[in-house]
Amino acid sequence: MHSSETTAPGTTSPENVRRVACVGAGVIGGGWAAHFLARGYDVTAWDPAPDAGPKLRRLVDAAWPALTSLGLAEGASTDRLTVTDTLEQAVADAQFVQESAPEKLDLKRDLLARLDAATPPGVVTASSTSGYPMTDMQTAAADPSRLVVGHPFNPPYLIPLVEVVGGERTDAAAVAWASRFYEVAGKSVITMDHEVPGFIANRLQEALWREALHMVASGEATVRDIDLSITEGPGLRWAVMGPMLTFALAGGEGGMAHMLDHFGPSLKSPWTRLEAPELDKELYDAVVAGCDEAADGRSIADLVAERDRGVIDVLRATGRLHREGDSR
Ligand SMILES: NC(=O)C1=CN([C@@H]2O[C@H](COP(=O)(O)OP(=O)(O)OC[C@H]3O[C@@H](n4cnc5c(N)ncnc54)[C@H](O)[C@@H]3O)[C@@H](O)[C@H]2O)C=CC1
Ligand SMILES: C[N+](C)(C)CC(=O)CC(=O)[O-]
Repeated sequence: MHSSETTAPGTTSPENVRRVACVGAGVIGGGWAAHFLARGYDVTAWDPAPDAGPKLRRLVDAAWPALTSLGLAEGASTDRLTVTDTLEQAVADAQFVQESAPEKLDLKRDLLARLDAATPPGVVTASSTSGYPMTDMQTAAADPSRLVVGHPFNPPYLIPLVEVVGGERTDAAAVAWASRFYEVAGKSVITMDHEVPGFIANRLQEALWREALHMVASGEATVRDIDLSITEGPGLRWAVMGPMLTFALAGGEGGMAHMLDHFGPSLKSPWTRLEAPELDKELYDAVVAGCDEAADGRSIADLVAERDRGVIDVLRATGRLHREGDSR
């Protein structure tokens, strides 16, 4: 990423943003619009589809009851949504732009260049792309320094995570500005220093999905088996603790170090169709130290109790655990 002290990203500080533009208003753009509206922003939206306006309003209306039950920001209203006739109108007064157009590289390149030309100087534009590196998308823009990736998860108004990363020609300050803005707007942010196709979470999801497709293709598992294996199994724990700390607890009091000594050699067994990394000392130490850091002072016993409470909460919230006194 290119760093410049002269380029001021955003004419407004992340805390003072009031107006956000959503360009592309399908599943994700509509979800973003609902999120920003619920957080009390004015939202302008543009989408070239002839029925885009009514479709977007239906999407926002469908999300609103859930957002209301979670708690709206002061002044939040669906009336603060304006659907414009042109892209230029949507971004003219925007203090942040979220692009959510179809996942086609040429389309994104042209659109980001058009957005750059129409958006006030310094305003940061984030792409919702599921995996294209910004370096490949920013090639046609006159000012690529303010273009970042802000990868959401469906639906963006409920799933907190956004992965933020710039391209080779993005100003590092624009990445920092976008990360801070998303935090202010109520998201959980991972800011990446390196461009990795698919970012972090999609690479993990795709690895799992690839294995699932292998098993379905070869008749080893049904689609139902695949889904049940996650929703009734590891998925319950992953809502509470990620795969690293979850596996650290598989090592009992010995934590991740014992887990690696005990089960590390099984990486070589043909459980996965992906190639396993070499479990050398460097990787071993990085994983053990990373788990210690993530535990942040919590003992194994603390983590076990936290995981158990969390799994019980998830089971209860999804209607799979019955309250005391229930007969079932
Ligand atoms: N669907 C998902 O679960 C997720 C999608 N994404 C990303 O979000 C972006 C949008 O995907 P979806 O909302 O799923 O697609 P979608 O097909 O639901 O919506 C795309 C919208 O873009 C509009 N559009 C077409 N050409 C356009 C242009 N030139 N300029 C602006 N808008 C244009 C379409 O009319 C449509 O309303 C993609 O980059 C995708 O990879 C990211 C996370 C999750
Ligand atoms: C299927 N997908 C690649 C578009 C998924 C995402 O990008 C994130 C999500 O919502 O899971």
